[in-house]
Amino acid sequence: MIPTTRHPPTLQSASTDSSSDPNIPPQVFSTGYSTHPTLSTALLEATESALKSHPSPQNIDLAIIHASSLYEEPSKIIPTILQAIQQAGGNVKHIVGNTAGGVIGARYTDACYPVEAEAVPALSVTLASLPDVRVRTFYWNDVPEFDGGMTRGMDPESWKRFMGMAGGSGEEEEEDPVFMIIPSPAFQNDLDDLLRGLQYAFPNGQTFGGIASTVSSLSRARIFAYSAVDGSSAPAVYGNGCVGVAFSGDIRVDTMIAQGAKPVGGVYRVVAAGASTPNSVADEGSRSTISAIVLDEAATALEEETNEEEEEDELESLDEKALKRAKMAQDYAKARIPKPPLAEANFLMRRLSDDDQAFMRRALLIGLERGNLNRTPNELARLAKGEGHRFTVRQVASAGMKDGSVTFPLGSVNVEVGARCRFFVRDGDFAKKEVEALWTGYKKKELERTVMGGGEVNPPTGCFVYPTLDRGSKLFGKTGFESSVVSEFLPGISCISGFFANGVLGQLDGTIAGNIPSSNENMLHGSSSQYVIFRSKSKRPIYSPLQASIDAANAAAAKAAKEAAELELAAENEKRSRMSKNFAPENEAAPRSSDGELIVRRREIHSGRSLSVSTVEWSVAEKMARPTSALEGYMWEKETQVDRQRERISLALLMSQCKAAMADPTKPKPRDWVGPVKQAGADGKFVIIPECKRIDPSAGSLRKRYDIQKIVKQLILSGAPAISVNSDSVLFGGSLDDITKAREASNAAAVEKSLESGDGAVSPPILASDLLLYPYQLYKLRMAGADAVNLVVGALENKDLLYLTKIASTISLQVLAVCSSEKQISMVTKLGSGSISALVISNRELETFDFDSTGKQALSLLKSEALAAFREKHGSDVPVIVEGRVGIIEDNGSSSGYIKALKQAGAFGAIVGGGVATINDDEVAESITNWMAV
Ligand SMILES: O=C(O)c1ccccc1NCC(=O)[C@H](O)[C@H](O)COP(=O)(O)O
Repeated sequence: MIPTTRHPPTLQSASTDSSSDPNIPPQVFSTGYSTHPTLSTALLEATESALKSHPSPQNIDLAIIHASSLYEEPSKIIPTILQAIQQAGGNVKHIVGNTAGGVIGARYTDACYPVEAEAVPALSVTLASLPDVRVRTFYWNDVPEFDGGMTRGMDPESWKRFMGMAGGSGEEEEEDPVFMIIPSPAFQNDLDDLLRGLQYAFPNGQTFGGIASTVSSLSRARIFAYSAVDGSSAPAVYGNGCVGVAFSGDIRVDTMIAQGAKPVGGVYRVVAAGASTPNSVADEGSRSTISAIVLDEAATALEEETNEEEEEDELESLDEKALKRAKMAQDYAKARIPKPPLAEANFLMRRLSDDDQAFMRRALLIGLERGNLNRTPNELARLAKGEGHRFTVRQVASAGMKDGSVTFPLGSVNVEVGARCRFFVRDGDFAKKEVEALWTGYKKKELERTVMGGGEVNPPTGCFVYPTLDRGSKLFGKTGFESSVVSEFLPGISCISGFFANGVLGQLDGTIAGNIPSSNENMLHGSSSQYVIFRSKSKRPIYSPLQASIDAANAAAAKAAKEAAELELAAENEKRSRMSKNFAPENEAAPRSSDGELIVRRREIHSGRSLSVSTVEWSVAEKMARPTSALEGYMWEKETQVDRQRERISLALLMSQCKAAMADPTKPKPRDWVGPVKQAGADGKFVIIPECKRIDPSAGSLRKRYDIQKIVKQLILSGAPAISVNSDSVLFGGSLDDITKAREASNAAAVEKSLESGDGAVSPPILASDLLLYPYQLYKLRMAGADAVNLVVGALENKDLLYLTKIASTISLQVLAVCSSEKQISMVTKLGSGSISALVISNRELETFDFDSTGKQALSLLKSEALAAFREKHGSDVPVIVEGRVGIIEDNGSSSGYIKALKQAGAFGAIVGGGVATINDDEVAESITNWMAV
């Protein structure tokens, strides 16, 4: 039966520590399990599942396999795992494992969901990548007898040598390694010596592990090991001995053990202790028999007091409480006389519940008090505070029927006269509370470490759980209890695995209760559960499969969005470049008048249609007519576009909306565009007016992402006194909305600037750059929030130029006249003084709509007689600004060189589009400053 377990209610954020260097590889524990009845299929399923939540299968330092003893042919386990990992492109350095009577494994989906599979075919595979950790695997057999030290020549160095852990050949010897031990059941006789020897050789080291087990016959128990390091690469399966793993370096392990035993009766003192047999060496080191105990009244009273406080509410009346106290006093009166422990046990047993009595008849458990304890006498309260256990519980091996003495297994304990002790019974309900109290205490200690350490303790990366075979459903009445507690207390963890063992190994309180190291010896614990929590010592990033899958999904979505945007942009570019190419027929020069000016015709003349005709007639007419230049084609497209807009909102309605907006104080008002520009150039600076445009018909898209608000903000914070925004959608990919957004961004940037400087800051005004042929367009731009517009003079007749400037003035839009020839400058000169706010000299070649990439067009126009005449009529107060490749065209090897030449030729400033769009974001401010300072 595969049990269902409680699922974690919440998921802690065990994400990769973003503050750490992403180049540092994380510590990873991943796990998978299978309950398939066929060994090879189960191994493949479990490995595949473990690999799914592992980011780097190429770097697996250790694989740990626990497989049910019900599977035949355990010798196939290591070769199958090796093959499965290699097939997935991975590599594993060490493998250890064992057979078991029950297996704990987990699958990771959005969290780690553990299962405990008891006495059924099941196996778990755990894969660990441990950067900066030295991992070594061992097989030990025939362990030297531990005699307490030097007497037989086994000093710490000798033990290290025996264990294969001695330094040498230049290797540094580790002082605090962590040992994982998986002995076979046949190794039990050597185990005590090995555990003591390990602790003797490495007093600061730690040990954890469990004895291999089986579902039924112990003779089927196997342990196995493989190492691709140090040349010993043959997989080995053993029926005896012990496999081990030593970890040292960037790894930290917390261990704790739940004893599952409830104290019963009072607290006693040992008054007589001795050797287990009369003939054994009765020195201090071999006393394993308790001959007499006496009630420790003070300790018992304190214990009862604490317990009473907790039980107070459970007892209904004062009478009940008084009765209980009286009965206890009566019981304990007899215990004040020293007695053999068996006699006291018999007496106590009669006062216990039926279940506890039944247990005590089967097994006698005695807990010996550990030294230097804190004062919390109640066992569960101690554990919940993280103070560790008060008593180390041991099962009595034999009892003297004549003298009532009790004896522990030989060599397992050294009973001191005067030591405190208690009787214990196993109890499922208490065991549950103990597990929860232990984990509560652990979390409390972890919190304390965080606070004391002044920072977060590194999150755990994996947890191993080793209950003994008599726990699980037998003790708790249901399967999966312990592993589900782990997942509740460590909700972000990516690996929970383990097996049901024949006994667990290590220190009772591991690193948890560091206050009692003297009695925290390495020992074998029966009927217990061990929890082993891994983490890195350093601030190594923690791999979280959940975070990794979220990151991967986000990255895939971002990549898809980027690709789609790039495709869209490429299509746009292609469309626009095709459009402008189509406008300008190849190999055919555009018609020009005698003064060299392009002859452009308005579309209606050639289509022969009136504005009210149907769309069918429109398209027929447009196809028949072919533009003779890029500008002409562009104009026709623009006319068509405006006609369509007019069909949605008539000119009359638009005008009245515009009038209403002008009267509405809540609506944006036109700002002086040229004022701040002139102000910026007042001290002789060359004024740079950055231009935002999505696409340029001759240069293509200028930016990967066109976030107009972000761009405007950046330009303003870089010192731009005014901004030009291209709103044309035919060739430049712009929109009216870009004007509105740019205005908002300009206001926001001004507020930010003024907050920073403490001075009031003017929000830089917006010039709408577009091909304007009709007053209709002016109204639209005004409504969108434009402060000024440019008129491409080459596209306009004298009367249109006059008309448009007049309409612009009625709605307070300033006008910039864009000229790319002397003739066009002369047209502007004819306008009344004050009709335009600035003259723009352009490098644009209107026939092809390309730029003069030499920049000579603008330089020569600046020096032209037409410009001199313009200045004479309109005065030097009207700034002359250049546009087209400024910031890109170089003179004397630099963009500043060309700008200097423009300045020397009399230009006041320049509108710069591509020049600012194609440099790195962090260089924009510097470039603008440099150009302004030429
Ligand atoms: O010049 C035009 O005919 C024109 C028509 C419609 C919209 C804008 C127009 N002029 C501005 C530009 O062509 C450029 O965007 C501007 O000169 C900036 O050029 P650059 O610095 O080379 O990106």
